Amino acid sequence: MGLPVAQPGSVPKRVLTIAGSDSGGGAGIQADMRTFALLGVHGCVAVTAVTVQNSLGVSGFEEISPQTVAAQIDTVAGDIGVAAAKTGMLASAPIIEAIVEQCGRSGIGRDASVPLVVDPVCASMHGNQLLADSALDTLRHKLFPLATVVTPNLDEVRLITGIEVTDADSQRDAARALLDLGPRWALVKGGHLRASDRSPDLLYDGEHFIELSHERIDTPHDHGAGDTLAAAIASALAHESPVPEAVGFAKDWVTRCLAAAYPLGAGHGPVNPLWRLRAGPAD
Ligand SMILES: Nc1ncnc2c1ncn2[C@@H]1O[C@H](COP(=O)(O)OP(=O)(O)OP(=O)(O)O)[C@@H](O)[C@H]1O
Ligand SMILES: Cc1ncc(COP(=O)(O)O)c(N)n1
Repeated sequence: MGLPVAQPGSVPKRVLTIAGSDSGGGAGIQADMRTFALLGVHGCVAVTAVTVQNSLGVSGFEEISPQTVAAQIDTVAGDIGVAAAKTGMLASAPIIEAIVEQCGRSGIGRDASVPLVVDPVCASMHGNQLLADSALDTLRHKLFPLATVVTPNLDEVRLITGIEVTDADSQRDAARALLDLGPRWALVKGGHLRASDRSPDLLYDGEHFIELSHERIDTPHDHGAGDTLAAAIASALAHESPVPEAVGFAKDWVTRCLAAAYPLGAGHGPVNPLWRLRAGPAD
């Protein structure tokens, strides 16, 4: 399993993550950079916030100024160049506004040359808030229309659309409501449907519903699963995979990372892209 790896002497694809830092190393930009590296793309970073976080939760965070967030995107896109981008924790409405304006200037977004994956992180898995309530409208009406694909979990779906997903029908309703906000594709992740023995995600483009369902891995160590999925989607898009193939690839990737997850600290350990190092080149 993998994407084409740049041969010695050639330059790997570059992928930009616009997200928060996780001091515990399990989620946020640290998770994104691990997946980028293990998938053979070069990761670039626009940090939005620095969280104080461990396996038990997020005890605080400090935001980066909107100007500095935009400047990071500008300086990377203008010089290094990126083939895909993704967003994670964005913290506030002014930061989202700065990102939307800069992405427009840098050619990043659904109708531009660089695809954008929007993972609308609202809270950590421990329930700690990572996006201000006052930023929800900006997320919905300014960032979503720029997205090639949005990847909310079920809590984020409820906050963004008001729809409580409990089964396949409500998951379809949620996908339609998300599409109405303007992204090219919506992926409604089913990782939080814990009663199921599957982990069913639903991808929708306004015409076709594509179900991506894998067996549920029985582990409490799923910190960073959402970031890892979105980072893998962006990596595949950078290689010009069509969205359904990119999401299918990423779903396989995150499932294997969940199966290899390890405990850290007294709480939830991280999903583990490092399984790839053990697999060898022919896998
Ligand atoms: N226990 C599990 N077994 C298999 N797949 C899972 C499991 N939990 C989550 N997934 C998958 O991992 C991806 C991330 O899903 P999830 O719904 O947990 O997102 P998330 O809440 O944003 O992730 P996280 O908060 O853990 O970073 C989805 O593809 C989902 O189906
Ligand atoms: C900086 C940052 N970004 C994203 C998450 C979400 O990940 P999770 O839902 O696994 O806590 C997080 N906890 N911290």
